[in-house]
Formats: sequence, structure tokens, C-alpha cells
Amino acid sequence: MPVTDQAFVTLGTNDAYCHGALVLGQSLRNHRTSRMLAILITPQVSRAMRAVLSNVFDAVVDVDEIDSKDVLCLALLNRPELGVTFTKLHCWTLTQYNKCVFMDADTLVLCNVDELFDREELSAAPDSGWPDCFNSGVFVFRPSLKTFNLLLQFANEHGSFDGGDQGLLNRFFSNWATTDISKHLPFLYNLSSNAIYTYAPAFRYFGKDAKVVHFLGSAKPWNCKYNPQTRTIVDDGSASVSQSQRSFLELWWETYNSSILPLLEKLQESYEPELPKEELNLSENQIELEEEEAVLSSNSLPISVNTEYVIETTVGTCNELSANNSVQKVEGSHDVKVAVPSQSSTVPIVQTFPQHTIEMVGGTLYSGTCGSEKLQEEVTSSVSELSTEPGPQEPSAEDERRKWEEGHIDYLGKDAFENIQKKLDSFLL
Ligand SMILES: O=c1ccn([C@@H]2O[C@H](COP(=O)(O)OP(=O)(O)O[C@H]3O[C@H](CO)[C@@H](O)[C@H](O)[C@H]3O)[C@@H](O)[C@H]2O)c(=O)[nH]1
Ligand SMILES: [Mn+2]
Repeated sequence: MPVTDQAFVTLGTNDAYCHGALVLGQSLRNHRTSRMLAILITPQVSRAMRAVLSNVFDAVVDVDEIDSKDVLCLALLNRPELGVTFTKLHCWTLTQYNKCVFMDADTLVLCNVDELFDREELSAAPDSGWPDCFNSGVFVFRPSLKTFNLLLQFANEHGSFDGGDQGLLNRFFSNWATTDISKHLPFLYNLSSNAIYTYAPAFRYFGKDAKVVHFLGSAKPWNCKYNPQTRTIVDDGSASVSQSQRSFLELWWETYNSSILPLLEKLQESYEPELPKEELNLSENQIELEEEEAVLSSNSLPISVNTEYVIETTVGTCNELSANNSVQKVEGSHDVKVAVPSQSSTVPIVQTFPQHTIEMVGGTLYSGTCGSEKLQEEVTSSVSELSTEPGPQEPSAEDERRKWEEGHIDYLGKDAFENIQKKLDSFLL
């Protein structure tokens, strides 16, 4: 029997993360969850993507974007794009449910995990980088407007030590590490893919019991290259991927290919007559590819595009961020206010607090149907967002971070202690 007052909840602030959310939702359905599936989205998500989401999720809920704008902390985390994860806080507003499990859009369930609803707020698994903190990619919570307001107030007063929701939630639920062991979910409910290589023997011993895999870090499954003919991840040489990581990535793509692609194709068919080919979805560089490799054309889709290879997105680096935006320094180590142009078409309302700036962009509840009049324009913009140019030739901040995580550390060169010290000083002074 479906349980209608409890839900798995995820978040997508753009079409790229929504691809992840679709695979997560499908994996929950494949493992026959009895709970509702809900997704929080922001105005930046295209109308076409909303239509697809409503095929997988019971509730597609439009919320305001909340951005920590904490460039300094996010730079230390090396993930400048994660300020918008504050939007996750909106999950506490879903008071139509009495209990929920939040799951990041980059998670994938490997079996039925409905037993998570037996736990209480705030239950979560340890973070592999700092196990006295919980990882906020999977957590059990009770929706409550009171808690939501307290969290916003807390964010306003204290900010987040990592600039994202995880730093905030760990300070807010600060007794998680010490008070109640029943709120410690086993790591198997949030197996971070990097733990596979940082503690390989443990993975070999316990990994078979994994229940949820979490592709945390800047490299996401939808950025990998995949060959549907051989059903394998294409090694592009940019990162060494272990066999176990590869299996999880291939499972992600298998789910995407078998269940999500057909939905996208259906959507394409229903709108194809309205969309002249050249405007349909292909960026210039994809059209070139299409001419060279006929196989590509069957999978050129309004949203997913070029699925043989990769769903590409770009993530700004710290340098790009500071170059593109005006940074205004106020007193004190954390008192930094940054005006970042909103990516949304809606005019942002920027709320300025004494210590932190949280940006909220107006939003409304989404009704679920896909109107046709603006679709063409939105599809085109969503595709150009997803099919951007190939990455830079110079190793990106993400590549460098990945190398560092994999233990390839240039102790005598750029990673020499004095360079790291200088970098830290520049953040902390
Ligand atoms: O542009 C974005 C970025 C994130 N998200 C959502 O926010 C989640 C968290 O971002 P993610 O890229 O998955 O972060 P992680 O690499 O998992 O990094 C860690 O740090 C984040 C910031 O504190 C936490 O939100 C994560 O749970 C934690 O695992 C995503 O899964 C999405 O649901 C978006 O919708 N749009
Ligand atoms: Mn994540």
C-alpha cells in the first residue's frame, strides 16, 4: 500500500542536476518504494524538464532559490557552485508529509531503503571526509515550518562553515555526533564513491551490502562518457576510475538509458512537429558530430542530448567566479558580500544580513503540465546549457582536486606545503 504522508525528497536547481534526480527517482521506483517521490525545483529548470520530472515524481514543487553566496568558504571546499545547496532547506516546508528522507540528486539506491522511515530527525550517515560530521546527501527529517524558519535564522546569524548546506546543518543539529547512536545511519546508506578508493579493503569487505551510492564531488555521472552499445563508461583519460566506481557509474547510466531516455524520446516525439530540426536541440558542435557519426542522431534529444557520450555541463571555477562577479569586502573574516548575477530569468530579491547574504528568487507551486508555447525557446536554452563546449585544456580545479583526492600530490611543486599555507592564509586572513 502506498504511504502518502511520507516521501523521498530531492532537489534540482538546473536541468543537469535534474538528470541525476530522474535516475534517483527511477531507482527508488525500480526497488518498489511504497513512499511518495517529491522534487524541489527552482525557476531555472526548463519547462520541458518539468514535464519529464512529473512522469517520475509524484510532486514537483517550485521553490525559491537560496544561495549562501559564501565565496570564501566555498573556495576552501573547492566547490564554488554549491552555495545554491542552501535551497535544500526548503525540504522542511513540505508539511504535507509527516516524515521524509532527503536524498541528493547524485545518489542512487541499490535496493529498497524504506526502512529509513523508521528513523527520527535528524538521522544521517557519517561524512567520509570528517566522520564527526554527517553527510547531508541522505538524511531523515520531519517537515516543519518552525524548523525551516529556525534554519534560515541560523543561516543568517552563523552562515555555514563550508558555504553549503552540510556545514550549516551540522552546526544546527550539532549533537548528532555524540548524543543518539540511532541517528547514525550506517555508511552503507550513503556510500560516497570516493571511499571506494580511499579505503579499498573496507569497500571490498563491506561494499556488497551497500544500499545507496553517492557520487559526491565535482565529477558527476552525467558528466561521464558512456557508450550504450558496449554499456561501458568511456575512459577519457582525465580521471582514473576504479572498477567498482565504474560499476556504479554504469548502473547509473543503465538506469538512465533504459528508463529515462525513453521518457525524453517520448517528449521529443510529442513536440517534434513543432520543432524544426535546426532549432530542436543540437548545438553546432553536435551537428558536426551528427554528420560524422550517424548513430548520434537517434539520440539527439531535447534535454538529454548526445547521450552516447556525455551530458555536459560547465561548472565555474573559483577564478571564473571572482572574475565575473563583483566582490565587496566587508569587515571580519566571514563578512563578505558578493553580488552574483542571478542565473534565473526572475529578478532576484537579495536579502542582506549582517554577516551573510542569502539570495532568494521568487517561485510558485508548479502545476505539472507542459505548455507548448514557450517550450521551443526553453528547450533550446536548456540544451545549450547542457551541451556546452569541451572543458579547458589546462587542468581544471576539479581535475586538480580529483588528483589530490586520489593521492597524486605534487609535494615538491604546486602542492608544496608553503603554497598550501599561502592559499589557506589568503582565505583566512
Ligand atoms: O547547482 C546545483 C548544485 C547542487 N544541487 C543539489 O544539491 C545537492 C548537493 O550538491 P552536490 O553537488 O551533490 O554536492 P556533493 O558533491 O554531494 O557535496 C557535499 O557538499 C554539499 C554542500 O554542503 C552537500 O549538499 C552534499 O550533500 C555533500 O555531499 C545535489 O545533489 C542537488 O540535489 C543542485 O540542484 N544544483
Ligand atoms: Mn551529492
